[in-house]
Amino acid sequence: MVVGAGLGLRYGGKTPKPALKVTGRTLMVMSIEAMAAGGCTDAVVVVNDQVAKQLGPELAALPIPVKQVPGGASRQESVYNGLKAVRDDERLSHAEVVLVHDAVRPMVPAKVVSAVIEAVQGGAEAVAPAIPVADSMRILDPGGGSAVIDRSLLRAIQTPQGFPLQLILEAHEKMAASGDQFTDDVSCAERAGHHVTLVEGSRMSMKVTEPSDLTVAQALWEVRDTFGHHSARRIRRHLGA
Ligand SMILES: Nc1ccn([C@@H]2O[C@H](COP(=O)(O)OP(=O)(O)OP(=O)(O)O)[C@@H](O)[C@H]2O)c(=O)n1
Ligand SMILES: C[C@](O)(CO)[C@H](O)COP(=O)(O)O
Repeated sequence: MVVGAGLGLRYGGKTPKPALKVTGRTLMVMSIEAMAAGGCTDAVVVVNDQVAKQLGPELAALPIPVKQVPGGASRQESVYNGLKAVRDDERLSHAEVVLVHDAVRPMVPAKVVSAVIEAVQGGAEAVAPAIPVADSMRILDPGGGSAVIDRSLLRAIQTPQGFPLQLILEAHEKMAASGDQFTDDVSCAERAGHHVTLVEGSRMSMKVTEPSDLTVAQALWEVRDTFGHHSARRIRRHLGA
């Protein structure tokens, strides 16, 4: 599932973030291709009307089947909408593993996607890619001060996050009933009582949040081979297309 129904307020501008381009291809299409390159067989794309209007024709020409679902007011609500659509789809409801990915992390390497899938297939309940933080870290206190924290214990969490379908569906049902809100899906699963497993993420999986991120993404894309990144050609070969 690729979620792309956000408003992109921190980015600003008229073009919705999933329709922005890195070297000529939209973030949404790159994200779906990245999932396919890592082993996903179907895509559920969660979008708002504006994104659907702009990306409709592109979504019809992808290497894996794509189902479009309307988004919600928060990321969590958008993911829940996507999961309900999977539950209600005769074919997709048989899926064993579901990955939830941000459309705005278009350059995630295939090896990260497949590591998440393999961890779930190996029995993990809730899986997220993670990377160490590079800056020194301090935590703010209510008095206006701050204190150092040991950054070796911290990880920045990325997507795609992977789960057995039934587990994450039930976790989101519980969060919707309780009103608990989280910024990612492993946290929903954890609140529902499940164990979170971290696998190695990648700096290529950066999130396009603010305008300068797109400049960085362009630059990183140019040197993607040095990260062992997939190519569109390899995806087509892999799928026999
Ligand atoms: N209601 C929402 C909010 C977010 N997302 C998606 O969740 C991912 C991560 O969100 P991010 O892009 O950081 O947030 P936005 O809500 O789009 O941006 P902002 O917070 O700046 O408005 C994005 O692919 C975004 O489209 C979504 O599907 N539905
Ligand atoms: C899901 C996520 O990308 C993991 O790092 C992140 O939590 C999304 O944050 P946002 O601020 O809601 O976009």
